[in-house]
Formats: sequence, C-alpha cells, structure tokens
Amino acid sequence: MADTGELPARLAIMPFRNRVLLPGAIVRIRCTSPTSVRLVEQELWQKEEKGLIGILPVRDSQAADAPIRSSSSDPSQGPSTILGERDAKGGATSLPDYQQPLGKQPQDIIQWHPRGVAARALHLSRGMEKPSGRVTYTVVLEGWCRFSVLDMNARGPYNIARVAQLDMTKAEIELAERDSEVQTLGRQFKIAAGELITTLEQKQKTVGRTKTLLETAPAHRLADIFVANFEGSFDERLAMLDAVDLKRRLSKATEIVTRHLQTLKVVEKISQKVEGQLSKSQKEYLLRQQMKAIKEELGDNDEDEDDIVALEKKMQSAGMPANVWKHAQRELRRLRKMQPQQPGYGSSRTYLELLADLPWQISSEERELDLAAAKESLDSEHYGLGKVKKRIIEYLAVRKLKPDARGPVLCFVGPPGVGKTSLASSISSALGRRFIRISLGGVKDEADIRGHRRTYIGSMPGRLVEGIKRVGVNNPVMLLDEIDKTGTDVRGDPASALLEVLDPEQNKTFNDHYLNVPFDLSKVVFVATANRVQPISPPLLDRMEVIELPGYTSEEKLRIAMRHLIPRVLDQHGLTSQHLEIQEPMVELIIQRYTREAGVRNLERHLAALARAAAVKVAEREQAFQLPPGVQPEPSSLLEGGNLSENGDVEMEVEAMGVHGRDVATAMAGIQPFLVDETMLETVLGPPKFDGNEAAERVSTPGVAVGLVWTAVGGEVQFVEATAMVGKGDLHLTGQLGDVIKESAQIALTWVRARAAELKLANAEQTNLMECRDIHIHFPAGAVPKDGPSAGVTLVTALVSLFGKRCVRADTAMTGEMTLRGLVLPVGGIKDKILAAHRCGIKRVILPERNMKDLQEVPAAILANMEILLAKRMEDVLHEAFEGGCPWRLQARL
Ligand SMILES: Nc1ncnc2c1ncn2[C@@H]1O[C@H](COP(=O)(O)OP(=O)(O)OP(=O)(O)O)[C@@H](O)[C@H]1O
Repeated sequence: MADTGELPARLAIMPFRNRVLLPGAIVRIRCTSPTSVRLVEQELWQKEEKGLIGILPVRDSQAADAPIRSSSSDPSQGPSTILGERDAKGGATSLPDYQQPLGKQPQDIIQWHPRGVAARALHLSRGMEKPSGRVTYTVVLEGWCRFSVLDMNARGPYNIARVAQLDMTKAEIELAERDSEVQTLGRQFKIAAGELITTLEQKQKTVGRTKTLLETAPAHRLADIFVANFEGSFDERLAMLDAVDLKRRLSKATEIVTRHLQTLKVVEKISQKVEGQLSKSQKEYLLRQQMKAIKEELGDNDEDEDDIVALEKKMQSAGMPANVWKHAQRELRRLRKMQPQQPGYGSSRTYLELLADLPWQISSEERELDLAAAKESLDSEHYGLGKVKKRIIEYLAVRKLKPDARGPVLCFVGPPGVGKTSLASSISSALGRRFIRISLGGVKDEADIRGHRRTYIGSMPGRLVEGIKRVGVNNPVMLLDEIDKTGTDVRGDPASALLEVLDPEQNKTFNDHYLNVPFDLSKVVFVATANRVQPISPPLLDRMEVIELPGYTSEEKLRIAMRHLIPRVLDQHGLTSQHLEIQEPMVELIIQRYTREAGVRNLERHLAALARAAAVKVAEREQAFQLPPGVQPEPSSLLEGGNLSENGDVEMEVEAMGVHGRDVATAMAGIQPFLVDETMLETVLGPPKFDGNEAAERVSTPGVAVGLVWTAVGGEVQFVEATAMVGKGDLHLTGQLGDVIKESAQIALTWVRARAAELKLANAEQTNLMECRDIHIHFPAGAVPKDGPSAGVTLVTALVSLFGKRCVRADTAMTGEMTLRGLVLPVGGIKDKILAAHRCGIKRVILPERNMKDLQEVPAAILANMEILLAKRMEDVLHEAFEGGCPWRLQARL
C-alpha cells in the first residue's frame, strides 16, 4: 500500500476491460494474449524482486464519441496521445478518459481511465509451452495504491505510463484520521459494513476473512476492500477508484454498501413472499409434474394407466346397478386425475376395487331342492338332533315352495361343539349355495358391521360386505356366528346394526358406511348361532327363530363318535380303518374319563390325538417296508412302541421284512390295524382327568354341597365349600362371584341363622359357631366367573352341613333359587344341568318343583337312570340332601 513504500515513476500498464482493481483487493488473471504475456514475462517473471505493474480500467466504447483517437490500431501499442493532466492528490477527477482502439476494428475503440491501481504479484505461475511456442501465465495480483496517469507510451509490445501516486502516505493518513468528520464517516461505514456481514451470514455465506478485516483494518482501507469484494457495477467501482479523498471514499463506500444491503433485504423479502405464495399444492403440482416427466422418461407411466384400464374393465363387467355405476364412474374420474403418490390414491383405488369385486349380479345357481336328499344329507352328517333336523326340513320346504319367502332367521342356540356351525353348513349344501361364516364374537364396534366412513384413515368395509366379497355371490348362506357375544360400548351398538341386516324390509338396501352405496342383502340366507339366549337383545331375538341344541348324552356322544367323528378324523390324518381301530368301549372310556363337555369338540380332539399317534406308527411301518431289498429293517421300530407290542399285531411286520418290491402291498394288506387299548389311551391322552369318584371325595367333609349351574358352555356340576373360623360373624366369599350369587350367599346365611333352633342347630356350641365366627364360602374353579341365583339351595345345604357337622350325599346334586322365607323358585337350563349331572355320574338331582315341566326335554333314557326329586321349600331339599333323610325335624315334607 501507499503507506509502505514509494511508487515508481513509470509503470507497465495492463488494461482491465470493464473491470476495476481497487487497493487491497486480490484478483487472479490468466494472461494469454501476446501483449500481456510479454508484460508479465518482462515486468514480473524475469525480475528477481516481485515487481509492480499498473492496472488501468478500460471501457468498451462503441457508441461514445471519441474525442481523440489513437493512431495505433493495436491496443498493445499503447495510446499515442494523452489528454488531461495529473490530478492533484485527493483532487477531483475531471479529466477526460484516454481513448484508443483496443481491437483492430474501429468499433473496438476503448476508453482508458485516467486513474488506476498499482498492483504487485502475490503469485506467478507459467503454463506449459504449447507446440506453437506460446506460453501463458497465471498471476495473482493484489491492488496496492491508486495512481494517475501523466502520460502513456507504447514501449515495445505494451504500454508504459508515467504515473503519479494518488493515495496518501502513512503520515498523511494519520493526520487525516484525526479529523472528526473522517472519524464519523469511518464509524458510519463500519456500522453499514457490519450489518451487511450479518445479513450475509444469515444467508449462510462465508464471510470469515471480511469479518476479521472489519475488526482489524482501518475504515478507509476497508472501504476499498468491501466495494471490491461485493457485487457492484463498473461505474460504482470506477467512482470508488476516483474517490481519492478519504471523506469522499468513506461516504461513497457507505453509500454503496448500504445500497447493497437494501438490495439484499428486498431480494430476501421478495423471495419470502414468493415462497409463501407458492402454496403447498403448487409445490406438489410442480413435483408431480417433474415426477411425471421422470416416469415418462423411464417409461413407467404405462403400467398405472394399464392398471386403471383393467380396473375400469373389471368394473364394467361387475354388473353394478345404474346408480352405483354412476357413483363408481365419478370416483374413477377422480382416480384418473390423481398421481399414484398422492395420499388419496391408494384408498380410492381400494374402494373401486371393492366395488368391482362385489357380486352385484353373481348368484349361486340354486339347484332344484330335493327334500328327501336334503333330509338324507342332514342325517348322514349329523347324528340325532331329530327336532332340529325336522325344523330345518320345514324351513327348506317353505323355501322350495316360495323361493323369495322372507322366512325367519334361524338361530341355533346351544353349548359349544354341539354342531351348530356344521348344521348351518349343511343347510347351505342342501340349498346348493355357498357358505360364509362371519364371526361376531367380541364385536363391540358398530363399524365392524356397517364399516367405517371413508373419511377415516384406514377405513374398511364392515364384516358383512367383506364376507360377501370373499364368498363372491350375493345369495350365500351367511352364518352369523356367536351373535350373543356382541357387546356395546361408546363406539355404538353392533346389535342395532344387525337389526337392519336381519330385517327383510331393510336389508334390500343395506348401507355400509364404507361402500356408501346400497347393497342388496335380501337374497342372503342368514343363520345365526349363540351359546345363550339371554345376552341377545330382545329386538334382535324377535327377528330370529331360536332352535335349541341341547348337549349330548354319553350314549349320543358314543354314536356320534362311531358314525361321524372317527371316520372323519381318520380321513383327516390319511388313515383308514385298516390302520387304526377305535372300538366302542375305548370311546366310552374317553367320554367318561377325558371329557365333561356338553358337545363333542374335546372328544373329537382326543380322537385326533390318537389318530396322530397312530399315523406316526403307520408311517414308520410303511417306511420299513420300502427299504431296498436285502436291507433288514430294525424290528424294534414298532415293537419298541411299548403298548402296541402287547397287541401281538406287530408280529406280522416281522414276516414282511425282506419282502421285495411288489410284494410289499400284499404283505401290508395282511397287517392288522392298530387297536386302541387302555394303555394306549393313557400313553397318548395322559392319565384320566375324571374318575367318577370326585363328588364322593369332595363331599366327604361337612360343609360341602354339590350344585348344578348353567354356564355358557352348558350345564355344569359346581361344588360349594363352606367353612367357619374365629371372627365377628362376617361372611367371606371367593371364587369370582357376581352380585347375584353373592346376594344368594347372604340370603342363605341369614336363612340358616334364623332357623338355627328349628333345624336343631341351636346347641350352645353351634350358636357360638354361627354367631361369633366368620363364615367363608368358596366356589372352586376360582378362575371361572360365576353368577346367577340357582346356587341358593346349594349354599344353604353347604351351611347346614357345616353347622350340623354332617356330610351331604355324594350322589346328590341340587339346583334352585331360594327366597329369604325358604321358598324354592324355579331356575333355567334344567335339561343341560341334568345332562351335566349324568355326565358326572350323579344319580340323584333335587330340582324346584315348578321346574317339572322342563323334564319333558330331557331324554327318557337319562331320566330312567336317575332319581329326580322335586322340592317346594328349602326344608324339602335338606330332607333329601343328607343320608338317611334330614337329621332335623322339618316342618314340611315332600
Ligand atoms: N350330532 C352330530 N353329529 C355329527 N357330528 C357332530 C354332531 N354334533 C357336533 N358334531 C361335530 O362336532 C364338531 C363341532 O361342531 P360345531 O363346530 O358345529 O359346533 P358348534 O356348536 O358350532 O360350536 P361353537 O359354538 O363352539 O361354534 C364338528 O366337527 C361337528 O361336525
């Protein structure tokens, strides 16, 4: 800079076309023209000390009036005439520009600016020499100080100018900086410059070096550097070059920097505004257009288009009613306008696919109903159930005579595994229609039946429409399974939605919320199943005809097993009666020792377990036969089976060893089937679960009574245990009891306490027992919830047994609600309860007298083997419950 040394009187001049180098600025230039190459070579490259050259701005001036034209046509020849005089240091720049043609054409006339900047080379590098001998130089120059041109001559290939230094010396600057105006201007400039840097920093532009300079460099020097570093026009920079005076330079720089700052702010504001205006959808549109273009480039677009065409074809052939077709068309048009990536595309497509998949016109062709064949098929598939089958045949007969008859909806009610589902499926095969089972167990949301509106994310059609889609016809036999298990909560009442489904008047235009167009369910044959009638809402029950399927007796179970279950189980396991034989006594044993159910599901499961065990043995045996000739199979494979070896049947297989190829079948044919025996039962099914002595063992201590209860799985034998302990006379109840059964226990205790004397329980010790002790009553099987009033009489009997210290009869079970006054009220589920008692080997049952009519439903064979006692009052029950009659004097007798 000017403050570090003296400027030489002459400087080689390098023209800067339309550009200005300011002091402090650094530029990198590549010199390729012969003139500049020579200049660099001679003035910078060949000098030992890094030399100085003068950089003089030149302006293209095609239109400008050239007051003086150079005689030389080569710019490198330099101007021949110089106009203007040397400006005084810091003086105004009123000198006319030097003008001369820089190129060969007259329009190439350029104007030399009369002021320039002396520059020194920070770095020099020489390019590779070309074959033509030309070289190039890359020079990094730093502006040093301003000068003005006194005169300029072409010495050799480039111009040499006589120059005068314009910038002040160090001492002069120090003096000028004491001026308060200069100081104020300097501060103003630094503020503006600081603001500019902050703004640029916010835009994440690197301003590191400039920021450091702002803190360290003097204001006048910074002024040049700032203007040189930020974008500006040629004229602005020229003006800065001409601003030799410090005050002028600082105010000019402040002006330029402030203008630059404002421009930046305006640009920022505009871009923010534009960004805001470019709404999300526009952006999406833009992106989508780009995506489309990319897809087109990749040739991907056709696929989607093809898909939609295929979907439209499918929709056309679906045979939708006119109003639905119109709706579907509208939706399809919407889909066409969407891009596959758009959020609604997937759901719109799934919806249209559902519309196309629904069987609007497709029906199972109903074959001519042959009642005799239907009856035969029902008989062949189900044992017993005479009344139920009769009702089904009646139902089918009505349909035969009047196919569009709006008959009642049949509802099979009974414990699990009694054949409700399989009966419904038999109806479908008798009608020749497809069968679909809709499980309603645990459905609490109305939307499960009617679907979710499509406005919800993840919305789906209801189970009915989904089922219709799955079955593919509009007239299937639809089984509404476990209709009693639907619940109600805040999400609505599924039962009320079912009302619409089962109402022949309304289901013609069933409106699923998701589908949003009516679907005709009137051709569907609905059949429902339930374990219990009570939970079904009365309006729903009103639309159905309840057909009860009671549990089976042991005899019936045996028949079902022999005729239906065993052949089916064998078939399912790839076996025949040639492989496995399960004889009646064994099936009876399974029924007595391993099952206690009303239906036959567990029985079927146990038979399947036996079949699996046999399948392993059979497979092993067949493998042994298929060994290559000469290879001796190990005789132990079957013999080691343990229990099977006892049958002696395995000896056959020893004979078969070594039999060649074709003879295997013959040999196999001679093999006896595996015969299930008691040992095999225990090996496969484990030790017996029930032995018939349970009741005797349990009632062997006072305080236990045997009750009969009704649960969702049918009738059951329930033990009630009572005990007394030191306390304040409180009643403790355990065993997952509901409110009703708890109240029954309270009533029972009150009744017994009130009749202590009457029942001869009132001796001193017993009074103490009854009044000063806590009573605990427990219902075993604590994991199973229990409720209902029918344990009333059992509770009293258990308490009387406890206080009277006498055991109840092990062969006797009882059921009945009891009033506080001792009256025994009738209860439900008598048939199931008697069946349960029969299953458990109980021979005597005490019932409320008013339940006598229910005995008609109980199979006569069972009644013949049982003693049924009818009680009117609690005393009657007690009289029958204890061995040798009631030990106490009773007021009433049976
Ligand atoms: N009377 C019968 N004759 C022949 N097989 C029967 C009979 N009763 C039940 N079964 C058989 O018992 C099995 C269970 O029957 P199913 O599934 O129909 O019972 P469910 O009453 O519908 O039970 P859930 O209430 O648990 O649905 C089936 O394999 C069925 O064929």
